[in-house]
Amino acid sequence: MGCGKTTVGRNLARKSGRKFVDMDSYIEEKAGMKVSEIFEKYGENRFRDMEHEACLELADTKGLVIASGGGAFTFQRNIDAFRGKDKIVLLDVPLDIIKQRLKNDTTRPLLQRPDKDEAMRQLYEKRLPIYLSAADITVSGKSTPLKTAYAILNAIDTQEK
Ligand SMILES: Nc1ncnc2c1ncn2[C@@H]1O[C@H](COP(=O)(O)OP(=O)(O)OP(=O)(O)O)[C@@H](O)[C@H]1O
Ligand SMILES: O=C(O)C1=C[C@@H](O)[C@@H](O)[C@H](O)C1
Ligand SMILES: [Mg+2]
Repeated sequence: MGCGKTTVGRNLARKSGRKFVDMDSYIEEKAGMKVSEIFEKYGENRFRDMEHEACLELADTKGLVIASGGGAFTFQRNIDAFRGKDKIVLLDVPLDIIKQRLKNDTTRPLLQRPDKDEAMRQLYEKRLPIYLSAADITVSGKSTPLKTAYAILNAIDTQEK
């Protein structure tokens, strides 16, 4: 969460001439409400089902750059949806930078709590090993969004050679 998928994804789509889809926005459009409202009204489990449905639909559409939701790839069923059809890219960003980036955020329901820093640490430690093993490509996301987008394009080129 907060590693820059949405921001870098937009740049990557522009540079690669692909259409950009942000998974959270896709879910919000289908549901007609914000992610935070879905969590509030129906709970996280219902959100995860909607997210899984979005993964299945987006994995079946060619030519996209997809910025996944921050928790989507913690579920094997979502990794399976994309595996072999798309390249899964991990933006690797140290926890202290993520904390800095999300310091003033009010839109991510899992972080709206008094012990926000500790919640981020726990999510980071639990998720990183899963994400490292799910990723086809891991790129540092510490640089500017544009430089990171180019690093992804280079990594894909290198892998395809
Ligand atoms: N490379 C970057 N350098 C500096 N700030 C960045 C960078 N990438 C993203 N940010 C900032 O960090 C915040 C989180 O970025 P973004 O929304 O793209 O993350 P995300 O990975 O899509 O998060 P989520 O998992 O919640 O969807 C935003 O305020 C964004 O402007
Ligand atoms: O990291 C997460 O679990 C989440 C990240 C956001 O992108 C949203 O998908 C939602 O807030 C959950
Ligand atoms: Mg995002």
